[in-house]
Amino acid sequence: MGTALIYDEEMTKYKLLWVDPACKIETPERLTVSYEALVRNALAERCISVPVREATNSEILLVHSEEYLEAVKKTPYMTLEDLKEFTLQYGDVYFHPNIYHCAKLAAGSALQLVDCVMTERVRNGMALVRPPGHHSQHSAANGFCVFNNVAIATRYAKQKYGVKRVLIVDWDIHHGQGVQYCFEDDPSVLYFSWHRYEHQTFWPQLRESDYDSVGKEKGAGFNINVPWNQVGMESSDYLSVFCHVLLPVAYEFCPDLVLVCAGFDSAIGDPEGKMCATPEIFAHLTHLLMNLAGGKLCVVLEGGYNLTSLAQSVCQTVQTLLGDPLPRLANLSGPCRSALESLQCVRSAHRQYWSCLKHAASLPPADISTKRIKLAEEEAKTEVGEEEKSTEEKVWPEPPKRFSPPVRCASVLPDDVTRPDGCKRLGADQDVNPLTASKLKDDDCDTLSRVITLVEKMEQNEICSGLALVCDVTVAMTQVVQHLTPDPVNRVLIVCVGNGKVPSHITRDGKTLVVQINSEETEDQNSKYYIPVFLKKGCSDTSGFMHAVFGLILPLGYEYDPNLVLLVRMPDSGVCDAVWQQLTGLLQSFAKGHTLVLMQENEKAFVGPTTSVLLGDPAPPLENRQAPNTEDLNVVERLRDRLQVNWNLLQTTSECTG
Ligand SMILES: NCCCNCCCCCC(=O)CS
Ligand SMILES: [Zn+2]
Repeated sequence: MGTALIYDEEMTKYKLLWVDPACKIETPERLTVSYEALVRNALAERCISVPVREATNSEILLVHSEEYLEAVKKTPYMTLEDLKEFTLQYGDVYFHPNIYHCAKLAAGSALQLVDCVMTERVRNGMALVRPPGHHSQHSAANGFCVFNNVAIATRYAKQKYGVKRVLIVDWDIHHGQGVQYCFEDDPSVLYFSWHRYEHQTFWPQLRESDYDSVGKEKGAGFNINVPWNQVGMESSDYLSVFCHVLLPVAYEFCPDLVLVCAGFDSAIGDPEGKMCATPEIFAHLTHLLMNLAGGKLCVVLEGGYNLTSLAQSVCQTVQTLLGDPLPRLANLSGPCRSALESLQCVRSAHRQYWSCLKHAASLPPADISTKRIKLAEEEAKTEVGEEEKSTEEKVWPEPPKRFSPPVRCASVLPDDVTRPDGCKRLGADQDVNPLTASKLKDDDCDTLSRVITLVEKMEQNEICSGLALVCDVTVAMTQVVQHLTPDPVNRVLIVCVGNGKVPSHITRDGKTLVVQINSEETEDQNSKYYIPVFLKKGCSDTSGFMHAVFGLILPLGYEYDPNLVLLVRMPDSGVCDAVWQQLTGLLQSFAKGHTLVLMQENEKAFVGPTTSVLLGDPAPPLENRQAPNTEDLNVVERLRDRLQVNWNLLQTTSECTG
């Protein structure tokens, strides 16, 4: 199944007709540069082009009042003076004779996207629209927004397709208060937003944008606000929030559909956001959401005002929706102190609602509330409208080209195992490097030499990922590491699922990081590079396992930044299919998707499900949403406490930084 792209140049046919400094950044060029970049990078042609349509009155009335709709209906016939007059009743938005038409197209585009995803005509998709939507409210336009595109699409999906749970991820740098107001008492819609806040001094300066707005009545816990109280946030900060807040909660929520308020004003170079995360981060944020809801992901454009970073970020997002390997995120520095404060605040505010956060620190940092008051007073002192001091132009490297290796997935299988279609067999006869063959001293020599050849072809980017059935995974793992280690640039992340002894010499030189999830205590080598995660209920417990994935494996993997990932299924691991597939999918975040899966010969039943994920299909949703058991939560927390001195992305509170 493919990726939908919804765009129509009609939505470029409105603009600001008078002087208004607050609105001048919302221009038609935002859409044209985004679409043209998709065309130029040969991404648009790989998508399924879906036509726009106007949202109908009844669809708009799913969110907005009749009075508001009737008022907006009159704008096409207004004079310039009337339009100015009409605009004055709202905040930071402008009207134009054609904006009503474009606003119906923007909302209708989101509905078209929901239709083709829910009818499985496509797997996922992106709607390039303007005007944006997430600030508009029941009876008000606001923040360049006229109709709330994503809120309407959410109500539409529930009404037309009986969708029970919708996750809305708002990675725009502004708080989508319009979306929050819509669903704050609705437990069937989980709204997550991060936003520049600076202790309520940044637009729209709402008290209800802070972390303690968790939702109301039945909706308590289903509204997650992550305020950024400083500018300059980087990829590390964004990834920390995904790993330690959004993903655990999203998996516990188990949505049937995921919608993204995809604003790219959270990218480096944006005049509104003033953040420092490079465009590649959106490839990762998109990928991390793609294994939820069976891959049903609808991405709708909101803000983004730096035409260069906007176009690059849109391309990163669409290329990931298309299933291409991700770029590596170089030198992640770990979350800054302010981000850790926000992280701690959000986790403490939501610990009572989500079992995955049950063990989060119970209190926000001591001085957080006084900071808000102090800063607000300072802000009041500086005269209004003071131009930003730092106007230096941000520069960043062009994101690297992401191309798919000729072979997406190759397998080394015993002759009697049928090769899943789409997966290339690495034949014994096939140009096995004689040198490696001679080095391998094992009765399984033939298979192992083919595994080594597979690894060599991954290093040469001829093959993206691989799967091998071997007679002894530990031997195979050791051979692979020995083959790679001499090369100084090699860093191998090894994720072992299940019991069994991992040879200790493997971890000695720091060239490998081993994380082993098992159900029996192994003596703790207490090495920075060998991390045993002992789950009392073993790998069969979905919640505990996924908690270790989000809380440990993902952060460690991002910080370690390997160039190869070995996923090893130890004998009798007991891990269930769906969890195994989720892990396989999530590990493709690293090493540009170079994942080698090693399994015992008798596990041939898992060859199909594993290769389908290696080929880019979404992992099936994890059905059960029970709580991780307490001991397992404790294990992960204790490990995190011990390891976070060495691994910054494991941090979740600001107290820990010295
Ligand atoms: N007078 C103080 C400056 C006000 N700036 C308002 C900016 C609104 C931004 C809305 C947006 O970006 C949607 S994603
Ligand atoms: Zn925005």
